[in-house]
Amino acid sequence: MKISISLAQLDIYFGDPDKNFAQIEPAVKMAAEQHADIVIFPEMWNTGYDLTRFGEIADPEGKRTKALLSNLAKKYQLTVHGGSVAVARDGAFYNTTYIFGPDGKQLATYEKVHLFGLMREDKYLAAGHEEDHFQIKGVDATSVICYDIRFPEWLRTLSLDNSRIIFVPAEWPTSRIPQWRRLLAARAIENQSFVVAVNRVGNDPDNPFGGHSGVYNPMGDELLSLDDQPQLKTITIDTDETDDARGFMPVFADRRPELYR
Ligand SMILES: O=C(O)CCC(=O)C(=O)O
Repeated sequence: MKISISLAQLDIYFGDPDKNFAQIEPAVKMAAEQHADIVIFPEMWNTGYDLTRFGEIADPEGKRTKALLSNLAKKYQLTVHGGSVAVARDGAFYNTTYIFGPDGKQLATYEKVHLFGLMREDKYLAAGHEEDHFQIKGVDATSVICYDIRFPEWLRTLSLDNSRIIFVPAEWPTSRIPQWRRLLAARAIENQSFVVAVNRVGNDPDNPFGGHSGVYNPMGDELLSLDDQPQLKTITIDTDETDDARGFMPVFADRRPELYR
Protein backbone atom coordinates (compact mmCIF):
# COMPACT_ATOMS: atom_id res chain seq x y z
CA MET A 1 0.00 0.00 0.00
CA LYS A 2 1.34 3.42 -0.89
CA ILE A 3 1.04 5.88 2.01
CA SER A 4 2.01 9.55 1.85
CA ILE A 5 3.35 10.89 5.12
CA SER A 6 4.00 14.51 6.12
CA LEU A 7 6.60 15.18 8.80
CA ALA A 8 5.79 18.44 10.62
CA GLN A 9 9.13 19.41 12.18
CA LEU A 10 8.17 22.32 14.44
CA ASP A 11 9.89 24.62 16.90
CA ILE A 12 7.97 24.71 20.21
CA TYR A 13 7.15 27.79 22.33
CA PHE A 14 8.32 26.95 25.86
CA GLY A 15 5.35 26.75 28.24
CA ASP A 16 2.98 28.56 25.86
CA PRO A 17 0.14 26.24 24.76
CA ASP A 18 -1.81 28.98 22.94
CA LYS A 19 1.08 29.78 20.61
CA ASN A 20 1.78 26.09 20.09
CA PHE A 21 -1.85 25.23 19.34
CA ALA A 22 -1.85 27.98 16.69
CA GLN A 23 0.90 26.15 14.78
CA ILE A 24 -1.05 22.96 14.22
CA GLU A 25 -3.75 23.90 11.68
CA PRO A 26 -1.35 25.54 9.18
CA ALA A 27 0.76 22.37 9.22
CA VAL A 28 -2.24 20.05 8.75
CA LYS A 29 -3.47 22.28 5.89
CA MET A 30 -0.05 22.15 4.22
CA ALA A 31 0.05 18.35 4.59
CA ALA A 32 -3.39 18.10 2.97
CA GLU A 33 -2.22 20.35 0.10
CA GLN A 34 0.67 17.92 -0.37
CA HIS A 35 -1.88 15.06 -0.55
CA ALA A 36 -0.65 13.38 2.63
CA ASP A 37 -2.56 10.44 4.07
CA ILE A 38 -1.12 11.19 7.51
CA VAL A 39 0.71 14.06 9.20
CA ILE A 40 2.81 13.62 12.33
CA PHE A 41 4.00 16.18 14.92
CA PRO A 42 6.85 16.17 17.51
CA GLU A 43 6.75 15.21 21.19
CA MET A 44 5.07 17.35 23.87
CA TRP A 45 4.39 20.20 21.44
CA ASN A 46 1.78 21.92 23.64
CA THR A 47 4.17 22.88 26.46
CA GLY A 48 7.71 21.69 25.76
CA TYR A 49 9.58 20.54 28.89
CA ASP A 50 8.21 23.34 31.12
CA LEU A 51 7.66 20.60 33.69
CA THR A 52 7.38 22.73 36.85
CA ARG A 53 4.34 24.54 35.36
CA PHE A 54 2.44 21.43 34.25
CA GLY A 55 -0.20 22.07 36.93
CA GLU A 56 -1.11 25.22 35.00
CA ILE A 57 -0.41 24.29 31.40
CA ALA A 58 -0.84 20.52 30.84
CA ASP A 59 -4.05 19.75 28.94
CA PRO A 60 -6.75 18.45 31.39
CA GLU A 61 -7.77 14.98 30.09
CA GLY A 62 -6.31 16.01 26.70
CA LYS A 63 -9.67 17.64 25.89
CA ARG A 64 -8.34 20.66 24.04
CA THR A 65 -5.86 18.58 22.02
CA LYS A 66 -8.37 15.89 21.12
CA ALA A 67 -10.96 18.44 19.99
CA LEU A 68 -8.43 20.20 17.76
CA LEU A 69 -6.95 17.05 16.22
CA SER A 70 -10.36 15.50 15.59
CA ASN A 71 -11.66 18.66 13.89
CA LEU A 72 -8.58 19.05 11.73
CA ALA A 73 -8.50 15.39 10.67
CA LYS A 74 -12.10 15.68 9.52
CA LYS A 75 -11.77 19.12 7.96
CA TYR A 76 -8.68 18.19 5.91
CA GLN A 77 -9.59 14.52 5.41
CA LEU A 78 -6.39 12.85 6.58
CA THR A 79 -5.10 10.96 9.58
CA VAL A 80 -3.53 13.23 12.20
CA HIS A 81 -0.87 11.69 14.42
CA GLY A 82 -0.75 14.29 17.17
CA GLY A 83 2.90 13.73 18.16
CA SER A 84 2.46 13.96 21.90
CA VAL A 85 1.23 16.49 24.45
CA ALA A 86 1.46 17.00 28.21
CA VAL A 87 -1.84 15.80 29.71
CA ALA A 88 -3.20 16.05 33.26
CA ARG A 89 -5.21 12.94 34.12
CA ASP A 90 -6.29 11.36 37.42
CA GLY A 91 -3.99 13.53 39.53
CA ALA A 92 -0.87 12.85 37.42
CA PHE A 93 0.77 14.11 34.23
CA TYR A 94 1.36 11.96 31.15
CA ASN A 95 3.25 12.39 27.89
CA THR A 96 0.42 11.35 25.60
CA THR A 97 -0.12 10.61 21.90
CA TYR A 98 -3.55 10.90 20.27
CA ILE A 99 -4.21 9.77 16.70
CA PHE A 100 -7.36 10.65 14.72
CA GLY A 101 -8.61 9.30 11.40
CA PRO A 102 -10.13 11.30 8.50
CA ASP A 103 -13.63 10.71 9.91
CA GLY A 104 -12.62 12.60 13.06
CA LYS A 105 -12.71 9.44 15.18
CA GLN A 106 -9.90 8.63 17.60
CA LEU A 107 -7.75 5.71 16.41
CA ALA A 108 -5.25 5.39 19.27
CA THR A 109 -3.90 6.74 22.55
CA TYR A 110 -0.38 6.09 23.83
CA GLU A 111 1.30 7.23 27.04
CA LYS A 112 5.12 7.26 27.01
CA VAL A 113 6.30 4.07 28.68
CA HIS A 114 9.99 4.84 29.35
CA LEU A 115 10.38 8.13 31.21
CA PHE A 116 13.57 10.04 30.43
CA GLY A 117 15.43 10.82 33.67
CA LEU A 118 18.01 13.08 32.00
CA MET A 119 15.17 15.51 31.27
CA ARG A 120 13.51 14.90 34.69
CA GLU A 121 10.44 13.18 33.29
CA ASP A 122 10.66 10.60 36.07
CA LYS A 123 10.13 13.39 38.66
CA TYR A 124 7.12 15.02 37.01
CA LEU A 125 5.37 12.43 34.85
CA ALA A 126 3.66 9.09 35.31
CA ALA A 127 4.58 6.28 32.90
CA GLY A 128 2.19 4.54 30.54
CA HIS A 129 1.75 0.77 30.44
CA GLU A 130 -0.22 0.06 27.30
CA GLU A 131 0.56 -0.89 23.72
CA ASP A 132 -1.01 1.10 20.89
CA HIS A 133 -2.04 -0.28 17.52
CA PHE A 134 -3.94 1.39 14.72
CA GLN A 135 -4.40 1.16 10.98
CA ILE A 136 -3.75 3.61 8.22
CA LYS A 137 -5.25 2.70 4.83
CA GLY A 138 -5.66 -0.82 6.20
CA VAL A 139 -1.95 -1.12 7.15
CA ASP A 140 -1.12 -2.00 10.76
CA ALA A 141 1.01 0.54 12.61
CA THR A 142 2.18 1.38 16.08
CA SER A 143 3.71 4.37 17.82
CA VAL A 144 6.15 5.14 20.64
CA ILE A 145 7.71 8.33 22.04
CA CYS A 146 11.35 9.48 21.88
CA TYR A 147 13.43 7.67 24.61
CA ASP A 148 11.27 4.54 24.01
CA ILE A 149 13.42 3.82 20.90
CA ARG A 150 16.32 2.86 23.20
CA PHE A 151 14.29 -0.18 24.29
CA PRO A 152 14.32 -2.64 21.38
CA GLU A 153 12.34 -5.19 23.38
CA TRP A 154 9.43 -2.75 23.62
CA LEU A 155 9.42 -1.89 19.93
CA ARG A 156 9.67 -5.61 19.13
CA THR A 157 6.67 -6.29 21.38
CA LEU A 158 4.69 -3.60 19.57
CA SER A 159 5.78 -4.95 16.17
CA LEU A 160 4.67 -8.54 16.80
CA ASP A 161 1.04 -7.86 15.84
CA ASN A 162 1.80 -7.38 12.14
CA SER A 163 2.78 -3.73 12.49
CA ARG A 164 4.42 -2.29 9.33
CA ILE A 165 5.18 1.26 10.47
CA ILE A 166 6.56 2.53 13.78
CA PHE A 167 5.88 6.24 14.40
CA VAL A 168 8.20 8.17 16.75
CA PRO A 169 7.51 11.75 17.91
CA ALA A 170 10.48 13.21 19.81
CA GLU A 171 12.27 16.10 21.51
CA TRP A 172 15.78 14.75 20.94
CA PRO A 173 18.72 17.01 21.84
CA THR A 174 21.20 18.05 19.16
CA SER A 175 24.21 16.46 20.87
CA ARG A 176 22.82 12.94 20.33
CA ILE A 177 21.47 13.26 16.78
CA PRO A 178 24.02 10.71 15.47
CA GLN A 179 22.60 8.18 17.98
CA TRP A 180 19.04 9.14 17.01
CA ARG A 181 19.70 8.28 13.36
CA ARG A 182 21.43 4.98 14.16
CA LEU A 183 18.78 3.89 16.65
CA LEU A 184 15.96 4.63 14.18
CA ALA A 185 17.73 2.69 11.43
CA ALA A 186 18.39 -0.24 13.78
CA ARG A 187 14.75 -0.40 14.94
CA ALA A 188 13.68 -0.43 11.26
CA ILE A 189 16.09 -3.25 10.33
CA GLU A 190 15.38 -5.52 13.28
CA ASN A 191 11.60 -5.15 13.02
CA GLN A 192 11.62 -5.19 9.19
CA SER A 193 9.40 -2.17 9.42
CA PHE A 194 9.23 1.43 8.28
CA VAL A 195 10.16 3.95 10.95
CA VAL A 196 8.77 7.49 10.72
CA ALA A 197 10.27 9.88 13.27
CA VAL A 198 9.59 13.57 13.91
CA ASN A 199 11.85 15.58 16.19
CA ARG A 200 11.43 19.23 17.19
CA VAL A 201 13.91 22.00 16.40
CA GLY A 202 14.89 25.15 18.32
CA ASN A 203 15.93 25.54 21.97
CA ASP A 204 14.45 25.35 25.43
CA PRO A 205 16.25 26.70 28.54
CA ASP A 206 18.20 23.42 28.89
CA ASN A 207 18.79 22.01 25.41
CA PRO A 208 19.02 22.73 21.69
CA PHE A 209 17.00 20.21 19.68
CA GLY A 210 18.41 18.81 16.48
CA GLY A 211 15.56 18.04 14.08
CA HIS A 212 16.70 15.41 11.58
CA SER A 213 13.21 13.99 11.43
CA GLY A 214 13.40 11.02 9.12
CA VAL A 215 11.87 8.06 7.37
CA TYR A 216 13.62 4.66 7.28
CA ASN A 217 12.69 1.62 5.18
CA PRO A 218 12.84 -2.00 6.44
CA MET A 219 16.47 -2.23 5.25
CA GLY A 220 17.34 0.72 7.50
CA ASP A 221 17.94 3.06 4.55
CA GLU A 222 17.28 6.69 5.37
CA LEU A 223 14.69 7.64 2.74
CA LEU A 224 14.32 11.17 4.08
CA SER A 225 16.25 13.17 6.66
CA LEU A 226 15.43 16.79 7.38
CA ASP A 227 17.93 19.37 8.63
CA ASP A 228 17.61 21.38 11.86
CA GLN A 229 15.12 24.03 10.64
CA PRO A 230 11.31 24.14 11.04
CA GLN A 231 9.68 22.63 7.96
CA LEU A 232 7.10 20.18 6.65
CA LYS A 233 8.08 17.52 4.11
CA THR A 234 6.01 14.78 2.54
CA ILE A 235 7.21 11.39 1.33
CA THR A 236 5.38 8.36 -0.11
CA ILE A 237 6.33 4.91 1.16
CA ASP A 238 5.23 1.50 -0.12
CA THR A 239 4.45 -0.73 2.84
CA ASP A 240 4.59 -3.86 0.60
CA GLU A 241 8.37 -3.56 1.12
CA THR A 242 7.82 -4.99 4.60
CA ASP A 243 6.38 -8.17 3.02
CA ASP A 244 9.42 -8.41 0.74
CA ALA A 245 11.81 -8.03 3.69
CA ARG A 246 9.90 -10.48 5.92
CA GLY A 247 9.48 -12.99 3.07
CA PHE A 248 13.18 -12.88 2.14
CA MET A 249 14.47 -13.25 5.73
CA PRO A 250 11.85 -14.62 8.19
CA VAL A 251 13.20 -12.93 11.32
CA PHE A 252 9.83 -13.02 13.10
CA ALA A 253 9.34 -16.73 12.42
CA ASP A 254 12.94 -17.49 13.50
CA ARG A 255 12.58 -15.92 16.94
CA ARG A 256 13.33 -18.10 20.02
CA PRO A 257 11.19 -16.32 22.64
CA GLU A 258 11.67 -19.21 25.08
CA LEU A 259 15.33 -18.11 25.45
CA TYR A 260 14.70 -14.39 25.95
CA ARG A 261 14.15 -12.33 29.08
O1 LIG B 1 17.43 9.12 24.57
C1 LIG B 1 17.84 10.27 24.32
O2 LIG B 1 19.03 10.51 24.08
C2 LIG B 1 16.88 11.41 24.25
C3 LIG B 1 15.53 11.07 24.80
C4 LIG B 1 14.68 12.26 25.00
O3 LIG B 1 15.08 13.38 24.77
C5 LIG B 1 13.28 12.10 25.44
O4 LIG B 1 12.80 10.96 25.64
O5 LIG B 1 12.59 13.13 25.59
